[in-house]
Amino acid sequence: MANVTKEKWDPALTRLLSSLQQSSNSPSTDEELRFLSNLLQSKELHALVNVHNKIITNGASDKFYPMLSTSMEILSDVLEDLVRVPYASPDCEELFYLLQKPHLQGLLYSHDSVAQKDYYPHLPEIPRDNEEEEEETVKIVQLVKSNEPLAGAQNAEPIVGATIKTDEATGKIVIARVMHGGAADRSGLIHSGDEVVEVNNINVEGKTPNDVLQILQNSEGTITFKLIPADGKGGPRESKVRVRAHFDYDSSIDPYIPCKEAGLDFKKGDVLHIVSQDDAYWWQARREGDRNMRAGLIPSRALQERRIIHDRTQTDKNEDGLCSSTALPGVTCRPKSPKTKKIIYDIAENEDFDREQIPTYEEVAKLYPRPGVFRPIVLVGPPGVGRNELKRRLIDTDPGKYRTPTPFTTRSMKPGEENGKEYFFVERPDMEKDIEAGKFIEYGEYKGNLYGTSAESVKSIVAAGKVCILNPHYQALKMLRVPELKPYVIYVKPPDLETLKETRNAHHARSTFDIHNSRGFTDDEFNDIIKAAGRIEFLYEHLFDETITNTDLAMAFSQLSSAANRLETEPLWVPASWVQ
Ligand SMILES: Nc1ncnc2c1ncn2[C@@H]1O[C@H](COP(=O)(O)OP(=O)(O)OP(=O)(O)O)[C@@H](O)[C@H]1O
Repeated sequence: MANVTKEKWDPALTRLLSSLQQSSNSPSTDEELRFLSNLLQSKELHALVNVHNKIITNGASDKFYPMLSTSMEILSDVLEDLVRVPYASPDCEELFYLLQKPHLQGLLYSHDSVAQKDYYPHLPEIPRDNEEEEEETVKIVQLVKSNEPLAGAQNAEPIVGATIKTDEATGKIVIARVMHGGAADRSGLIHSGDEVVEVNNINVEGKTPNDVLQILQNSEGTITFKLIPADGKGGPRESKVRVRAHFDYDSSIDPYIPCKEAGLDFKKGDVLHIVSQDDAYWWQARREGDRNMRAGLIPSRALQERRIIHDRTQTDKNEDGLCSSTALPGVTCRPKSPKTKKIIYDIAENEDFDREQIPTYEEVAKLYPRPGVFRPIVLVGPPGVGRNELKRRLIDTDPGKYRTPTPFTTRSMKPGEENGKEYFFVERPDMEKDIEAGKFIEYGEYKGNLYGTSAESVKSIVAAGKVCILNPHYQALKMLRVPELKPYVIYVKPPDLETLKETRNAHHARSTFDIHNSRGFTDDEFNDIIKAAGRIEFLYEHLFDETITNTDLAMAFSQLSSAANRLETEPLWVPASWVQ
């Protein structure tokens, strides 16, 4: 006890020291005993033990005990409850506003991190001297073999949640990839790049991945790996990115996926949680809300973009200009029949060949509804499909709540018309100036007069606390789908041609291609609806939040009502940039 006074000495250290002094007949050398004795009496160790004891004592005190560690979950539950309150009091509204403040959410997030002790620092590697560097550290990891069926397994991934390969440079068997949430990942001990030395005491030197797979398949229960850790690993960090997929993916028919069993299939519109983007070509993801913890491989944005560009180039090579049913569904080389229909909101036709965008994944985030602030509902679809009818029916349910923007026109007012009722009547130069300044979400010319809808009129309906519903030309989508307006886009889709004809004829539907709506649809017009639908889907499908197939009018309307209700009550996925 040379260095410290006895009364401050930790009892555990005292006991250790006296048992060390009594173990004179131990096999250790004098030098080792002296080293241990000095260490146990050193000031540094004493200080460390003191700090440790203080933390333990304070940690045990009620004063520092967190009441809960999930305040963020409670916050989101409260937000969801608040949005369901039909007529929120000012207190509720204020609470709703406060709970969405980033600072408050940041505070609660930090609180939960501390309460969950999620704060251990990532210490830098301890520098090792040369002698140690030459030694190879070996780790022994035991995993319980997965119960998943192995039929058809070409790879170790279904067995232990990791894939293996032969390292090209060294010829050794290494861990190629660790799947998020799989057995290897959950162990936290296996990382990509680790060299596999033994599996169940069998040396794998000189063996192929298939040989190792055989060993794994023949093993029962626990599998023991002897591994040499890769340099500079740290394991992939889980990201919080959510994306909406704009294409279908079926890993079983993807010839390039490095491991078919590890693929994650998804459908257009699915929201995916991207857990790792470490690999430039293969991301790891889970389907949002999927309880299956294991992540799967999906093509990265870069890879998918390349594929789409490649496919398009191939298609363009094989096709003659735009007259390609593969390139652009619904467009054929038939000469255009003369149209009798009024064309009011039709911006130049060629503008809709907008194939610049390559829809792969869109980053999304949840938008919570705010009491009294309603997202505009936008109905897009081919002319004649029934958007006006659906809009009119929704407005009829509550004309005080649902409003459609009043269009602007440069034509002169007719007797009986009121400015601001049917139209806002404006002078042509003024309207042209506003069109030039991008203030109109859509506009067009008919019989020498301009007609159009301004973004401002949509905003003013939202600002008045009403639900704006509009059915613009589909080309207006680009102007409408912006953070200031946050529209909910519903695509009104026609049923197949035969059903379209049957339902419309049975209900004596009026053709919107006829200026007076005085007759039914002709066969050519039904065909045009189907073709326009194909074109709209091809160009704009990635911008739709929902699709309503307008077969039976009552059912289509009921789907529209539920969508309107959901918008007011449920948090929904929107482009991430709208939420920041
Ligand atoms: N599901 C349906 N079954 C039968 N008739 C329908 C159905 N949906 C709409 N209609 C009828 O079809 C006709 C055209 O509908 P509507 O005017 O709503 O088309 P629209 O999509 O607004 O067309 P446009 O954009 O050219 O004005 C109307 O007579 C309407 O009542």
